Amino acid sequence: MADSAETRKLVYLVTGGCGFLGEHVVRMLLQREPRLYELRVFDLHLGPWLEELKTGPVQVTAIQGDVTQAHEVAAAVAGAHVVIHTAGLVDVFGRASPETIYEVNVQGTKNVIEACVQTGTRFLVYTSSMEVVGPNIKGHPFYRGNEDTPYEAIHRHPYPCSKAQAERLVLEANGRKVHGGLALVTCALRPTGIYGEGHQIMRDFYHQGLRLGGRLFRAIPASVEHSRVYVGNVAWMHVLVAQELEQRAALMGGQVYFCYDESPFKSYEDFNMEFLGPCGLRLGGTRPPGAHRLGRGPALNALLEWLLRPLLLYAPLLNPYTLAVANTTFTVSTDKAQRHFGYKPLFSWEDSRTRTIRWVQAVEGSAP
Ligand SMILES: NC(=O)c1ccc[n+]([C@@H]2O[C@H](COP(=O)([O-])OP(=O)(O)OC[C@H]3O[C@@H](n4cnc5c(N)ncnc54)[C@H](O)[C@@H]3O)[C@@H](O)[C@H]2O)c1
Ligand SMILES: C[C@@H](CO)CCC[C@@H](C)[C@H]1CC[C@H]2[C@@H]3[C@H](O)C=C4C[C@@H](O)CC[C@]4(C)[C@H]3CC[C@]12C
Repeated sequence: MADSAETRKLVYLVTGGCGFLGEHVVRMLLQREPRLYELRVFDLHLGPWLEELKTGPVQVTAIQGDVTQAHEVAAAVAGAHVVIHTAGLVDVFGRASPETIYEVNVQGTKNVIEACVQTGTRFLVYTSSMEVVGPNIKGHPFYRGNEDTPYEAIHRHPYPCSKAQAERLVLEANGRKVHGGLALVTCALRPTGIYGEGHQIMRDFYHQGLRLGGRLFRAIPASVEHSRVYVGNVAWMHVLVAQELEQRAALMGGQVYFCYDESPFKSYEDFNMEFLGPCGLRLGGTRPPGAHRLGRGPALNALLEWLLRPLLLYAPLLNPYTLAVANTTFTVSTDKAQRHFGYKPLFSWEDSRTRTIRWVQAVEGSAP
């Protein structure tokens, strides 16, 4: 690939660039976008690893900032050709208030859109989520669905509600005139549950298993299937979309794409065991009787919380909402990204699995 000053012209901004997904997007851009001149990494908390990236041919600019602050966002966006907006408050565990979740996920996204419009940035890629679709509050399964599959997307939890609102804002902004008179081109990527190097929940399960003497206890039936997607492939999709958005604006503008790869459909726990098993953990025990039928509807929540008391060890991760999500089949089968912008997973399932196992093994012994 050419690597001269003439070919390096583009300025990219990645919001949330120090998060789990954001770091992979940043590293992928440096590896796979030869036209990159400057990469701005915007995050509330900057990672020390950014320093090592500053010695390469691309100017890496670390910006400590808050997406809820419109002036900070506008300053970071000014002069960028492409914005990849991954920053978000990923909280389904009740750690943050609903107001804070909306402030970051919805107002933060509004600020990004307005900054693009004011400063003349034309290309905006938004990291949405499968949760914009489902599982819904009725616990309806979504089985091998695609972007056009009819599904009642009804939510109450602040996280999916905020992601859905933000996604709608991004898609509605497609075609708006930006400073200078050209049209904004936007699209949204909807990852299913992401896994891979840096996945905090996987790390938590691993440490929990170690504390329990090498065992984890099954809490959901193996028949409930989930789609999962490797973080490297999600990052690659973001980079590819960003690269193709200009040439294929008419086709891709205002579109949504599920993020998918060759990872197998399995229950959440069985899938995690693909990595935790080779690291020495076993999955055993029985799930609470009838637990898979619960977690649906507010009337059952109190009963569910009572039933969950024996599983207190899981308490930080388990609540009626997360149990309902874990207990509802949600699998995606689509080729839209391939048809629209030529996406093929960069990492095979074997590769994704090996990389994740190596990472879990390296986590061993590190503080939880
Ligand atoms: N992890 C998943 O399984 C998953 C699945 C689907 C979609 N997503 C979406 O992907 C995106 C990234 O998720 P992640 O799993 O990497 O989460 P993460 O928490 O690791 O990363 C989010 C990043 O955003 C930053 N951030 C949070 N609030 C901010 C603010 N006010 N201003 C600036 N930066 C802020 C955080 O510091 C963090 O670095 C999110 O938008 C999330 O909704 C994640
Ligand atoms: C029954 C428990 C003990 O073994 C396991 C509980 C697992 C839950 C904590 C997770 C099950 C499904 C996860 C969610 C899903 O993968 C998709 C998501 C979308 C994304 O936008 C944010 C994260 C998440 C909501 C993810 C969160 C954790 C689960 C609910």
